[in-house]
Amino acid sequence: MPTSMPDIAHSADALQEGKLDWVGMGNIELPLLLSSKGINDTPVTAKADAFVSLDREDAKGIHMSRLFLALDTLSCEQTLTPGAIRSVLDSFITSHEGLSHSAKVTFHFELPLRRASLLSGKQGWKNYPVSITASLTDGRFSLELAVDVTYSSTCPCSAALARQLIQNAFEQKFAGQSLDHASVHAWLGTTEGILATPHSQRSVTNIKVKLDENCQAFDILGLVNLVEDELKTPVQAAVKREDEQEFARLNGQNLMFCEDAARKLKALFEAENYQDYYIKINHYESLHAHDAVAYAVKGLKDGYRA
Ligand SMILES: Nc1nc2c(ncn2[C@@H]2O[C@H](COP(=O)(O)OP(=O)(O)OP(=O)(O)O)[C@@H](O)[C@H]2O)c(=O)[nH]1
Repeated sequence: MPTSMPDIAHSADALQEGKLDWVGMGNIELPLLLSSKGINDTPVTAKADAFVSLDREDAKGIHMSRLFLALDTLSCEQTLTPGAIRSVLDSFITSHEGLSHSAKVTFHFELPLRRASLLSGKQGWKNYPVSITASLTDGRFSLELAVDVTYSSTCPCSAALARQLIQNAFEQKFAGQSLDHASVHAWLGTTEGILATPHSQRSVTNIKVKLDENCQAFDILGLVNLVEDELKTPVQAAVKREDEQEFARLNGQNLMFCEDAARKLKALFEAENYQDYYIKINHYESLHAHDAVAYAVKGLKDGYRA
C-alpha cells in the first residue's frame, strides 16, 4: 500500500468529540455455513450487522474494513457456531484496541427445514426467518436466537357463532320430526348443514430466547419443534387431502385468540431452560383489517421488555 494514502480514521480530528454506543455496518451480504443440532450443516445467505462501541472520544472513527474482513473469515473458513461468533467478536475488539470495549453482531437469514406432513408421510421444505445476535461487553458474552414461526389460528368466538347457526339450521330443518339417522347424516354433509365456518388467520409468532453464554451449539430445529408442537397448527409444507383434513381437525380442536397463543407459549417457555424469552404473537386477522397482537416476556430485571 502506498505510504502516501491518507488514513482519516487515524489522522483526522473528530468534528466533534464524544463516545458512541455502536458504530459499524448494516446489511452485509454474507454466505455462511450454519451448524445447528439435528440438521446437516446448511448454507444460508445471511445479512449481517456488525458494530463496535466508539469509546475513545477524540477518535475520528472506527475501522470498518476490520469488521468486514473478520466476517469474511467466518464466511470462508468457519461454520456459524456460538464459538465462531465469539471469536469474531473477540477480533472486532482486538482490532480496535484503544477505541472499543464492546462489540456486537447480528446475522439474519432464512433457514430451510424439512417438515413432515400431518398424515400422508410426505415431506417438504419450509423456510424459517432466523436472527442470531451476539455481543461482547467488557468480556461478557451474550447470545440470543430469534425465530419466526407461522401457524394458523381459528377464532373461538367465530367458531361458537358458527355452531349456533348450525344448531339453528338443524332446528329449522328437523323440528318436530322423528330423527332419521341417514337423513341427518346426509344433511350434515351439505353446505346447508354446515352453513357457517369460523374464520382462521395466518399467524406469526416472533420468538427470541437468550442462550447460555457457554452454549456450544445452536438448536434451531429444537426451538421450532417446541413452538410448533405447542401451537398444533403450524403452516404446512407438503399437503395431500388427508393432511388437509387433519389440519381442519387440528384447527377445530385448537381454537385460539392471540391471548391463548401467548399464554400457551409463555407456559411453555417458563418450563424451558432458556435464560430469558420474548414472545410476540401476531394474528393477521381475516375478520378485521388490523391485527390482534400479544406480548409476553419472562420479566427479568434487565431482561427482555415487552
Ligand atoms: N469509520 C468510517 N469509515 C467509513 C464510513 N463510511 C465509509 N467508510 C470507509 O471504510 C473504509 C475502511 O476503513 P478502515 O478500516 O479504516 O480502512 P483502512 O485504513 O484501509 O484499514 P486499516 O489499515 O486496517 O485501518 C474507509 O475507506 C472509509 O472511508 C464511515 O461512516 N465511518
